[in-house]
Amino acid sequence: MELRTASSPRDVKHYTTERLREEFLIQGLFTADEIKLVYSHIDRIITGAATPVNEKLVLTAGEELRAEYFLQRREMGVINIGGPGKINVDGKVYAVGAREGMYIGMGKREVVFESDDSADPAKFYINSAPAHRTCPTVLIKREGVPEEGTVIIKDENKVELGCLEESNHRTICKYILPGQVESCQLEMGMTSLEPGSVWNTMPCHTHDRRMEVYLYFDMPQDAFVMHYMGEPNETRHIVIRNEEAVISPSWSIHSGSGSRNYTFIWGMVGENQDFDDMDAVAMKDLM
Ligand SMILES: O=C[C@H](O)[C@@H](O)CC(=O)C(=O)O
Ligand SMILES: [Zn+2]
Repeated sequence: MELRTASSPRDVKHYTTERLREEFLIQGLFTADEIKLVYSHIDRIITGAATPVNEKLVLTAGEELRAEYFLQRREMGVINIGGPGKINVDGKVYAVGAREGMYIGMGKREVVFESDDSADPAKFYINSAPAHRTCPTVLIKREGVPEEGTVIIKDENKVELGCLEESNHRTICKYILPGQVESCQLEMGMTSLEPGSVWNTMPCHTHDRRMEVYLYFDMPQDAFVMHYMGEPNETRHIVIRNEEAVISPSWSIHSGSGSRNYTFIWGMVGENQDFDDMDAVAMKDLM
């Protein structure tokens, strides 16, 4: 597990490109037959990925957590951005299709990732945060009929925003949030941009109560997103390629404009779980 510390906005404004990338950009997440994990001191979020191709991959606590098992004092959200796969949680097998997800609650001892077809492997993207109680473990689907252990994302949690004229026509699909999938602090969702739209989270915001991590994907190799961060009057950019993630501190805006449309997963942890608790930044105030 790689460890990253927290950083102050007063320091970050002096960072070079290299230093910014070292601190906030997460590369190489989806490596065949490996589980990659990055532990941040910011709200102690763990960002990671499990990419089982020819092998089953078992999640372990590693040295860093000083725990018996990964979810002993943690909760996690998973979204599969690859082909169909399976997650075995304490002996119960969940079939997790493309763009489907899971919430796995505190106390689950064994989590094993597997792909259905090594020619089209699953790519399980992971966000995990400290937890203090056990919430139900569920499979999360965008469509279908709800059944025991499966939650279907509600229509009210698929929110269409923006317009082509402002190059920000997109749909925010909320996976893990109160009233749909209960958690201690973690919220997760996926935002998809329409062809011709390139801007996410614009107009932008900060939310001092919560930090956020973004995973950008659905881009050809030569495409990129200019991810914007920093205080609203002191912005910086990080060039992000397909399937790379970025850590966004609470004091920072988090927005991006791509060389074409793309999809991203956002995960938030921190003080409250009110999705709309944002401090909007007026367009005229961005610098
Ligand atoms: O606090 C919320 C997060 O920034 C994202 O959900 C915003 C987003 O996906 C978008 O506007 O495109
Ligand atoms: Zn946000």
